[in-house]
Amino acid sequence: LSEAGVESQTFKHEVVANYSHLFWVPGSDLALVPYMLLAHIDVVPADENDGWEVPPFSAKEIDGFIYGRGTIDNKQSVMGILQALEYLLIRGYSPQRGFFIGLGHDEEVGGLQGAMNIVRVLKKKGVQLAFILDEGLAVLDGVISGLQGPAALIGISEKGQATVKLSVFKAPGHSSMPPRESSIGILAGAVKRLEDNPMPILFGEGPERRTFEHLFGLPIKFVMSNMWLFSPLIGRVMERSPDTNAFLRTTTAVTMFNSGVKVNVLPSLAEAYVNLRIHPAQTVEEVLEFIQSTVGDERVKMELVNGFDPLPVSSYDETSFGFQTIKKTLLDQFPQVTVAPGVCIGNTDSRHYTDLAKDIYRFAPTWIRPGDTQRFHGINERISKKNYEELVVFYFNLIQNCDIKELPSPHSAGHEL
Ligand SMILES: CC/C=C\C/C=C\C/C=C\C/C=C\C/C=C\C/C=C\CCC(=O)O
Ligand SMILES: N[C@@H](Cc1ccccc1)C(=O)O
Ligand SMILES: [Zn+2]
Ligand SMILES: [Zn+2]
Repeated sequence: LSEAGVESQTFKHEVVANYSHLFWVPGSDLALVPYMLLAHIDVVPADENDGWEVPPFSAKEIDGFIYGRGTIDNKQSVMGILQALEYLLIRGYSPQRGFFIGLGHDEEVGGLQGAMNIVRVLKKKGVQLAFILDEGLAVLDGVISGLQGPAALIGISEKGQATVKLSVFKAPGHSSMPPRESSIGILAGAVKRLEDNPMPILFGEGPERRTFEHLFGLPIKFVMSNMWLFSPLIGRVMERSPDTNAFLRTTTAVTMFNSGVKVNVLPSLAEAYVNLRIHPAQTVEEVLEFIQSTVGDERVKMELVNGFDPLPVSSYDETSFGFQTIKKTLLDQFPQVTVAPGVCIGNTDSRHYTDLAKDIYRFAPTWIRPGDTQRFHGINERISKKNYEELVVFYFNLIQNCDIKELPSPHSAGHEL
């Protein structure tokens, strides 16, 4: 690919913000509204000394698994989409419905260059999209307790986020004459109170309620009228594990803590950063109020570094073109999975695209089994070769299914909406 991009008969490619990629594959039927596939090419750092079984950028294979940073976040989709496109073009395929592919280069630090500039380019062209499919949720196999069989959770929304800086200032001085409380001690107390008092369980107050109705087939009315019974029960089980806890509430993570420069100098400033992932039933404002009252100490100053509310909920009913096309593609390939809408607990580039599409889905058919959730941003990130091939096939089929004008008919019994 040249720096300026590639121009061919079948597709257009341009480099955006120096490192991101935008592809356009025109469709023959101009009446069909295009859609867009997203993925990101950047990764979080990886240090071999953290306990990796192979060098994290070696892509070494062990027992049918490819190990390496990015294998499930998000190279599997980058390569899956591109390889599917390549196979389609080799076969002389030309779509009826046009589509874009956006590959961001700075998702893991917010997408402010890649995603935001791709959006700018598309807006300038006046593009509107039928739907967007980005990274996010996955096929969970044996991960949801009480559920028989694998579940494909399609993210129809994603949690909000707030980064809050807490700081305590005290006059510096000689460590031989310390006050009873230091800036570090005061801040440590505040941080401890935040960890000891998690945000309330809001399970059932947001779209995650639909996840359970779909998965367990409970009649909506029954669950709704018995939420008082189910919610505390499910909540107590789910909050025991960090991955399931993330679906229940706004999570509080203390991620940075800094103070002090010399062993014999009382530190003037102590600072901590708290990263919160906001449940769909809460707002940034409510989260700030909660932190203020939990910290409960006027000496601890609070500053919102940045934040955004939970994202809008995309459609997932029988008339939803994007959701139903993704679902059909999934069920044709994996008839054993139960498909359900879900809330994506991490943030994605797609949150910058809300002006371009009403319906945004966050999903790839990456199979997640017990123990795999720690591999995201963790050690020994891996994907099986079989699953990678399945991803290529999924995108290959999805692109072709988007040419179907009629909505797919409800699938075989057991998979009704
Ligand atoms: C209601 C669901 C109940 C139980 C689910 C249990 C465990 C699921 C755990 C993890 C879900 C799978 C993958 C999502 C993890 C993070 C990825 C989300 C966005 C990626 C953003 C990024 O960092 O690039
Ligand atoms: N994927 C990242 C997105 C992000 C970037 C920068 C800050 C915060 C979040 C995450 O969810 O962690
Ligand atoms: Zn990612
Ligand atoms: Zn990530």
